Amino acid sequence: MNATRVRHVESALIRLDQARRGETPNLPLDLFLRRYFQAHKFLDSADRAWISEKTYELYRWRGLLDHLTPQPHSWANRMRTFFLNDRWRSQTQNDKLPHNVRCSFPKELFARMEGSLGTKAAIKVSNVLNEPPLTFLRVNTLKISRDKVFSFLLAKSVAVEKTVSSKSGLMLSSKQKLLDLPEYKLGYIEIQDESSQLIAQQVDAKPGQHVLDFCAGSGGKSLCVAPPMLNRGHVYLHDTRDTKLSKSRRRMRKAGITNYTILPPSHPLLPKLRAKMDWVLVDAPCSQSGAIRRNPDMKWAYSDDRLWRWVAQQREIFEAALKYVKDDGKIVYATCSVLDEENAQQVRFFCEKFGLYLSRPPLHALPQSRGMDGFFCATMERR
Ligand SMILES: C[S@@+](CC[C@H](N)C(=O)[O-])C[C@H]1O[C@@H](n2cnc3c(N)ncnc32)[C@H](O)[C@@H]1O
Repeated sequence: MNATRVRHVESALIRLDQARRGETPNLPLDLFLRRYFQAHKFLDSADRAWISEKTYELYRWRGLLDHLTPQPHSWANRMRTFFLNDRWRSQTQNDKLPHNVRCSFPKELFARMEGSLGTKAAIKVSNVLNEPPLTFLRVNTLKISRDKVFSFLLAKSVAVEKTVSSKSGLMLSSKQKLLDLPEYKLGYIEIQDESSQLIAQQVDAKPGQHVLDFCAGSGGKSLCVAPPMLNRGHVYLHDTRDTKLSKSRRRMRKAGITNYTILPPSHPLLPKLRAKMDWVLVDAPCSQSGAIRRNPDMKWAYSDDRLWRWVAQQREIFEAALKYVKDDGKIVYATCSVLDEENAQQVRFFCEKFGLYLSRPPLHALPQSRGMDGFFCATMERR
């Protein structure tokens, strides 16, 4: 084993803990690692890949490693258990251990998953969430067809498959460097999980219609909603975070989308859009419990208190967003959570409180092994 790489894994883990205890308590692991590698430019791509992989794995298995590691539970001690040999892995099958321990999940989160899915499914889902994630692409159909990109990538010996559920998706079977591909630079493809594509595809906006992406973030869903509108009608992107919205502007432009407007909260156009939208999408902040594979550190930040705060925030956001839906318009509520509290229970609450009904049965996908993340999505309209 390469001692320098091991030292970097430990140093990265310790520095991330320090950063989170300091000014950036919610710093995600992927962003932290990107910055870590920028500050350590001498590490080559093989070093980076190895350090990333091990850092992610240590976060994934932190709970089980703590169970098997003598106190104190420092990263150095956990790493000793992890790297010494592979014996700790056999404990993932030890059914004498509490389920959450062998699945390496915090007790509170596992109990919530059990409450929503039942014990057997909660174990299965936890195990899937402990796998490394795959990369999915979305083809920008305003610029090119999925078939063409598929053939280009195959010709470049990229191991790629077409996604079954999303009409514009591709799945990469192994890690690939995408940022240098001309197809990426030209805005033909973007990285986007299939689950995220399916949420956006629930907004079935036709050319000429008006859509408000109320929690647009950096525009992931709008980028997918807009192409079938063929630049006719309008997509409005709103979010409370300006930094994310600026990123969305760059992405929409690169994608060749022209019928959009960015609306930060104080924008004077916002009040004028009330009751005018054919579609409003609420891609709500949530526990992200269906997407833990991408940031396994998130599971250790979970608490029921945080869950209740998300639930309250989702209700507030939904109520604010609903004001923009026209009488015969539709509102799509989505999360990347597998918890009923954020999904089916919320939809029941929305329907009762606001006199809505489900336009079609909600989509509720659990995370799939070598497949998409878990998500929930419900389309509602007024009675
Ligand atoms: C799940 S993320 C959205 C991701 C985005 N739709 C995408 O596909 O890239 C949730 C977003 O809700 C935003 N948000 C939080 N509170 C909000 C509020 N009161 N009104 C609108 N957006 C809000 C957050 O800033 C965050 O960007």
